[in-house]
Amino acid sequence: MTPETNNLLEGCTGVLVLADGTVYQGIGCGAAGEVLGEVCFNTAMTGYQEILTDPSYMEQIIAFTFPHIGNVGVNADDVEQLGPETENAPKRAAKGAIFRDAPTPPANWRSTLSFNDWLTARGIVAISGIDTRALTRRIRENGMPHGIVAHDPAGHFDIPALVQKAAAWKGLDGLDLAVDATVAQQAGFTTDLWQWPQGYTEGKRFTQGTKHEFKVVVIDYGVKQNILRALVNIGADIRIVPAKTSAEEILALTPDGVLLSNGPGDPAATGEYAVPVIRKIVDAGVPVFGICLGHQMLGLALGATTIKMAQGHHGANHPVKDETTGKVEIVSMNHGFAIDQATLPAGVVETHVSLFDGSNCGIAMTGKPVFSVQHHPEASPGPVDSLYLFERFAQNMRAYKKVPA
Ligand SMILES: NC(=O)CC[C@H](N)C(=O)O
Repeated sequence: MTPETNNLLEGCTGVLVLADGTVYQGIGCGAAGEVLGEVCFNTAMTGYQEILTDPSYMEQIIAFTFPHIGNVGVNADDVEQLGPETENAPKRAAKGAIFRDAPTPPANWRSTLSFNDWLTARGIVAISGIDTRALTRRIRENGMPHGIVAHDPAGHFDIPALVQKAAAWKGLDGLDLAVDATVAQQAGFTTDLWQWPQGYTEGKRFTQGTKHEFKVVVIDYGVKQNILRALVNIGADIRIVPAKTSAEEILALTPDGVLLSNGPGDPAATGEYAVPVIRKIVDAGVPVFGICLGHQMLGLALGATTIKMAQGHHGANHPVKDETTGKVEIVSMNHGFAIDQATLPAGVVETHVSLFDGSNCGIAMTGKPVFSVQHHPEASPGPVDSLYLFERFAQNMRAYKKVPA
């Protein structure tokens, strides 16, 4: 079909088509093609490269509410997903992007490539010229729709077929994606948090040869690199294991702590194989720290249930209250599911809540070194108010190591 037969505007090279038949017209950018996914909005003003490479966004299309995206360009350092930039890597992250303005040319000393060229190279189909305020209001009112972003420089779109495809998609409910996001085999990791002026360096314990304070097993459901860097920073020797590793194999590595990572998809679907493993690790008394998907699955393992949220939380400016200290932290968020706090069993307390909507943002077992949070204490992008949680994990591991076996 041509734009004329679809009644599209002259010069329309990109469309966002929602499952209910709504069509937004714009200018295609990034890769040409079409992508289908859940459309969410992200309110972060910086960090678009970290956001678009976060594996937790698999099968999602991100509408950026901040209008000027692209102004710091991109570089090889700010990729959050683990592993080499292989052909498959882009499939393990956000599929598409929606912008108000066309990607801005880069003006930053760290930039090695323009954002638009990077989008194209990664196969991210994107669209600009969209009224992202109207789209965001719509998502706030009606929840995250299923949609397609299509980009064709020639402006040919078969709108009825796109609507049909978007409407036929079953969505993220019941979808296990961690199985696709996880590492294929065990791996190590030795890079420390970013520091001025040297940037990313090897953790000091690796360069100075001093002994690590902790051995941490990371169960990888689609881990972000900055979680691993924050663990290196507290002195952890890290072993990353695939999502389906058995509890026996994990415990045989004699960890001082186990980190349950973030990741894409529905926690209930992932929990089918992850929950029994987490349960055994908890029962063995090993300190556990869960983040985002890992938090949701710890909740499931302890007997709570998870729910799908209407609009979810995606941004870098969310206020969360730590109920154990009374302090409010401004955090990075990316989730569309949450623990239903009404289902928390006895012996599990709510430690953090969202000050936006009161939803659950943290849990802990009473009397056990087991806790988790819904937000992203590793930031990247976003504020680092919650880095203290890695220190809390370190304290739990220190206490655990002192207990005679
Ligand atoms: N960042 C994450 O780990 C996301 C967890 C889960 N996939 C959700 O959308 O809620």
